[in-house]
Parts: sequence; structure tokens; C-alpha cells
Amino acid sequence: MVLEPNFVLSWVFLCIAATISSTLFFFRKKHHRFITKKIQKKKKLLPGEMGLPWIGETMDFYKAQKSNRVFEDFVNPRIIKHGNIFKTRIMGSPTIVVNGAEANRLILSNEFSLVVSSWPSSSVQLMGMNCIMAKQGEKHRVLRGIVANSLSYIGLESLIPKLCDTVKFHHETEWRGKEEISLYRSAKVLTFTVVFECLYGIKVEIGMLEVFERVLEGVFALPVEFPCSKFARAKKARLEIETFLVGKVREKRREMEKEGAEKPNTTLFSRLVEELIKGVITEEEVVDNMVLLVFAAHDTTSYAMSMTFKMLAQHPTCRDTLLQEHAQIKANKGEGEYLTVEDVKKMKYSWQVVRETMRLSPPIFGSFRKAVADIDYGGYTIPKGWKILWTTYGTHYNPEIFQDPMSFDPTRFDKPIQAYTYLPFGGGPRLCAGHQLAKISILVFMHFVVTGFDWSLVYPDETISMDPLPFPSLGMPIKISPKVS
Ligand code: HEM
Repeated sequence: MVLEPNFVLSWVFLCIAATISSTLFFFRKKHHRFITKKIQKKKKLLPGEMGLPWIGETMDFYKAQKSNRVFEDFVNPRIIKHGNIFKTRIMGSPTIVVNGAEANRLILSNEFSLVVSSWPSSSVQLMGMNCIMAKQGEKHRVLRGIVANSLSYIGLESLIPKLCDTVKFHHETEWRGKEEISLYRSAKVLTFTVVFECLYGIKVEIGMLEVFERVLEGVFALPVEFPCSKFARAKKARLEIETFLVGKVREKRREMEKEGAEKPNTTLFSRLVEELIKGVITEEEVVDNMVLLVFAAHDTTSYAMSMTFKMLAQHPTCRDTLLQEHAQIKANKGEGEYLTVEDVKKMKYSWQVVRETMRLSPPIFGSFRKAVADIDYGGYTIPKGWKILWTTYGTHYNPEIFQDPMSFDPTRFDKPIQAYTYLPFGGGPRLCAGHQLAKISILVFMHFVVTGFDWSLVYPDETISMDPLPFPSLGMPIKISPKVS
């Protein structure tokens, strides 16, 4: 059969038209489904309640915070009701609370691109606008480079003998001859001295700690300057500190300019001043970061130290194992010989005890970020401009991550821990810059306590309060007596 050319052409034309229209139909349908999905996705509302206008759920949050039960009384009931991500309004801001490894990774690792750290205005005013925690992007990178380098394990190696002397002197002056001391207060005095004398090379003078503590008291207070308000007192104290530190910075600068490049810069302070001389950072940046480091190190390290001893008192088997580790290290040392970085590395079990303590009692509950773009997560959109609160407890207390989470078991750290699940020091670009210093300070302090003293808690059931960081409500008094060797 021979087909007529016109007939063939019409058929070809018809086939092409049919193919085009069915393709168009298919894509239109797909596009329609895509648009509908997009609308549905946008419409998926974040679960949670915003509470009263402006105040929102702030009162519930503060109430839980006061008794150190933010997770138990505020976050967890809402996780049970709404899931791992929920909205609320606290301290005047619409806030999304996120829990879990995946959310922690998203929020912490995307600092600067999706979120920026968000501190209350009172904290920024008191720590200073030029401190590392208030800086973003390139400026943060430069400051962090200077600070984190000096506080790295290598940077701290040479600091251990000085740290040993500071701890021993502290015990001689604050512990010897006494039957009872406040462990938390002692840890605070020691941490303050470590930052000033070991990191800055500045001798602590009488009254200095008290002035700093007045600043710290205002860090989370309402930024109102009534004559007797916490914030006004804190600002006055900050001015006093600033005058003192500016004097020290200028004195150091003159000294370093005179010496030229001859003397190596051994302290964090001299490294900061070196960068000031080179014009990399300003005098305000040096001062603000010196204030911030005291704040960052102070209540956190002292709380971790105190809670570790509380855990040891409650778990005698762990205490015995830990004591053996330190007795062995001590047995290999001559009289008055300093601990070394190798000795600190041998304190493996002790560090597991501290880690487990910070899992159950993290010194920092979590922290706030602000979304700088709309963030898609878990089928929801976190709107740009909203605050985000990531929490340590959300993973630390999760039985799917830490088996039998409420039991104290330092050996769980024998195995590697999944990323973004154990976060006492945070994570991502804002990971605690002082975590190695915290580790070394706690372990060295622990060594001299457990090898030098017998000790016991005065109030084994002492409660923990929070304002805004946790602290033992009675200062954790302990009975002490020198060990008879
Ligand atoms: C057990 C003791 C400590 C704990 C639990 C702790 C915890 C933390 C946490 C969770 C963060 C991150 C906050 C965030 O993501 O917003 C942080 C940041 C920071 N910490 Fe620590 N910290 C401790 C000790 C120290 C010490 C001893 C220093 C230094 C002397 C220090 C210096 C810093 C600094 C500078 C930052 C800000 C880092 C940045 O913004 O890049 N911390 N710390």
C-alpha cells in the first residue's frame, strides 16, 4: 500500500500535536502539584503556643530557670506536646526551641550564613561591643584566631607549671588549716586567678573579684539604668574595670614596644597587645575580650568543678577508680615536681567523670541565635528574624542517644559519641574557645584535691539554683582535712 504524501503529513502533524499537548499537560500537572506542595509546605504551621501578648511564656520560662528545671518544666513538657521543634515567645521575642542532633548541627554549623548568635543587650553592653561573642564574620575570625590559638592544647602546654603553682598556692592560702570551705566559692576564686595570673600575667588584687562579680550580676538583667538597679551597678563596675584594664594594656604596650621582638609572647595578654601594636585589633577590642574571657570562664568552670565533686561523693566506686588514677600519677612524681601535659593525658577516667558530670549538669543550658534567613527544617519554616534556642539537654537526656540517660556512667565515654549530641561546649564556629583550658584547669585542680585532702559534702542533697547560670544554692560546703600520707 502506498500512502499519499498529504495523508502522511497530516498524520505526522497530528502525532506531533498530540505529543506536545500531552507533554504540556503532564508538566502543567506537575507544576500545579509543585506549587500546591509549596503552598502546603509554607502553610505547615510551627507547633507551640505564643502565650500572652509580648510577655508570651516568659514567666513559665523564668520560673523553671530559677529552680534549674528549664528542661524538665519548660522544654520537655512542650517536646511531649508538640515535638522536638516548637514555637514560643520568651523575653519579648518569638522564639523557636530546637532539640536533637540534626537541629543542633543545622543551627550551630550555619553560624553567620543562616543564624547569628544573639545575646541580650545588657550582656553586650557589659562585656563590650568589641568582644568575640558580639562579633560576626571576618572580625570574629580574626579575634577567634588570636584567642583560640593561645587557648589551644599546644598553647596551654607551657601554662601547666604556672597552673600547678596557682592551685597549690590557692590550697595553701584558702584550704590549709580550715575544716570546712565552700567548694563553689573556692572554685570561683581559683578560676578568676587562673584567667588573670596565668592568661594575663596580672596579679589579682584584693577586691578585684568582687568588682567583676558585680558586672556579671548585670549580664542578664533588664538593661534599665535606675540608680540602684542591678544593671546600673554592673555598668559602674564595668567602668571601673575598664579604667583598670586600659591602664594595664597601655603599660604592657609601652613595655613591649621598648623590648621589640626580643621577648617571646607567652601569655594571651601579650598576644593581644602584639596584635594591637601591629594594628590588627584596637585597644577597645583588647579590653572587651579580656572582660569577656573572665565572664566566659568564671561560673562555667566553677560549676563544672563543683558538680564533679558532688557526683564523686554520690558514686564511691567512681571515686575510688579516679583516686587510683591520680595516686599512680603522683607516685611517679618527685617532691614538688610539676604535672606535665603527659600526666594530664593520663587522667583519662577523670576526664570521663567530668564529661559525664557535664552531660547531666551542663553549665550552659543552651544558647540563643537569630535567624538571618528563612530556615527550612523538618517541614517547617523558621522565619527570618526569629530567635532560636538550641539546648544541651535535648540530646544529653535523650535515651535514644545516651542509654539510661539519668544514670551516672563515666564509661559511656569509652565509645565515640555521635556528633552534635554532646554539647557542653557548644559546637560549630562558636565552639567554646576555652574548652581546653577548662579541661586542664579542672583536672589539675582535681589532682591536687584528691591527692592532698580527704573531703565530704556537708549537704549531700543541696539544691541547684539558676541565675541565669546554674549554681549550688548553698555554695557546696565541704568538710576537708589534709591527707595523711
Ligand atoms: C566548663 C567550662 C566551660 C563551659 C561549659 C563553656 C561553654 C561554652 C559554650 C556552650 C559556648 C558556646 C556558646 C554559644 O554557642 O553561644 C562557649 C563559648 C565561649 N567560651 Fe566557653 N565554656 C567554658 C569555659 C571557658 C573558658 C575557661 C574560657 C576562656 C578562658 C571560655 C571562653 C569562651 C569563649 C571566648 C567563647 C565564645 C566563642 C565564640 O563566640 O567564638 N570558655 N563556652
